[in-house]
Amino acid sequence: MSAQRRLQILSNHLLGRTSEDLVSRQATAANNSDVSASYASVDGKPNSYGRVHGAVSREPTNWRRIPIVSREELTDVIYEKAIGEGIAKITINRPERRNAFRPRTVQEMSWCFGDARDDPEVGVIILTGAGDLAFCSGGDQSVRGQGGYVGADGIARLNVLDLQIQIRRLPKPVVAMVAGYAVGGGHILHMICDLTIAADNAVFGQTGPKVGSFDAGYGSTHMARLVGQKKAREMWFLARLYDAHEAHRMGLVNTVVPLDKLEEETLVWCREMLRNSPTALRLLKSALNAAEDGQAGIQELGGNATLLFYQSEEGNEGRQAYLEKRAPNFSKFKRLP
Ligand SMILES: CC(C)(COP(=O)(O)OP(=O)(O)OC[C@H]1O[C@@H](n2cnc3c(N)ncnc32)[C@H](O)[C@@H]1OP(=O)(O)O)[C@@H](O)C(=O)NCCC(=O)NCCSC(=O)c1cc(O)c2ccccc2c1O
Repeated sequence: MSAQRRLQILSNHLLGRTSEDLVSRQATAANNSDVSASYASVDGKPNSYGRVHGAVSREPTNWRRIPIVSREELTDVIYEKAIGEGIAKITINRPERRNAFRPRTVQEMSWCFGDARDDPEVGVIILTGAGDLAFCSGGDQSVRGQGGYVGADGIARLNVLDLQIQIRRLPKPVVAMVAGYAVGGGHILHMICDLTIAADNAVFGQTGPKVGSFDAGYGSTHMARLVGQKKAREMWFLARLYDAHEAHRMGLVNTVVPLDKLEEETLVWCREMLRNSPTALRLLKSALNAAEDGQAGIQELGGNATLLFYQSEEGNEGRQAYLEKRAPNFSKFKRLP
């Protein structure tokens, strides 16, 4: 630590500056320039991390349309990847129905999430809705039949439940980018995403009890973990809608930004995550899931442990010994405390 920095800290201490002062000065620095709070020092100048890495770019990105190989043409969803950066974007594209999903929409989202998971170039995935009026208004009530939502094959499905699990277990961060309504099953989709960036016109809530529906899975239990039991019961029992700032206060969203800055800010968050260790993020996601998901969560975390072990010398010694028909020599591997 430089002498100047020590003096600064000492003088902050003697002058009685609180950590709130520092946070607010950092926030001011972030608002006044492209130095975000994480990279700004107490004086608003870049800190040592900021000097090495620079500020996260706020430049718009260039999106390239991605065909899903050997799948049918996408009709309900737009799938794109940012050129030259590891960001995929899945856009529910039914704005005339406030981006309500039908079985086909869910199927297409699932194909795209599968592609993004498998693509080693992709590190972060954005889920959003077309237009400014809605992220997603949940299940398309006009195709709701008995037992679920009915697709072209005439079969009733609740396949969004499988999609929730797919997003939950996807070993890369998924960010909900929300403008307008995120209600019903659309609200659950944003909750299941790892992070939510909300535009200031976003509106959140559950409508199920008003239209004869409910989600007693992640839709209620994960919600209670996010906002607490009392608030979750309020959201479900009264089926009220909440504006973006209220949702932020409740812990439903990570930040609220002006509508015209929504994609810019979401890209900054994605780029910031892309700078960090992908394995650290993968393990953190599965650990946070494991704390809530019981045996299925342990299975996911355990799979990640195996993935790491397979990359180790010790793991490879076992495989090699088997292939060479000899006894493995595990004695060279230390038993760490
Ligand atoms: C979202 C709204 C609050 C928006 O209101 P606004 O006034 O802005 O717009 P309109 O109401 O005029 O809508 C424009 C246009 O879109 C149609 N539309 C909107 N949402 C849907 C929808 N979900 N399904 C079908 N159509 C929709 C609307 O009819 C208009 O069309 P016109 O032809 O009339 O012009 C408001 O639209 C609204 O409240 N929408 C309904 C929200 C809702 O109740 N969603 C369903 C909740 S249940 C659910 O999502 C659900 C799905 C699942 O798959 C589950 C699976 C397992 C368990 C539970 C599940 C579950 O609960």
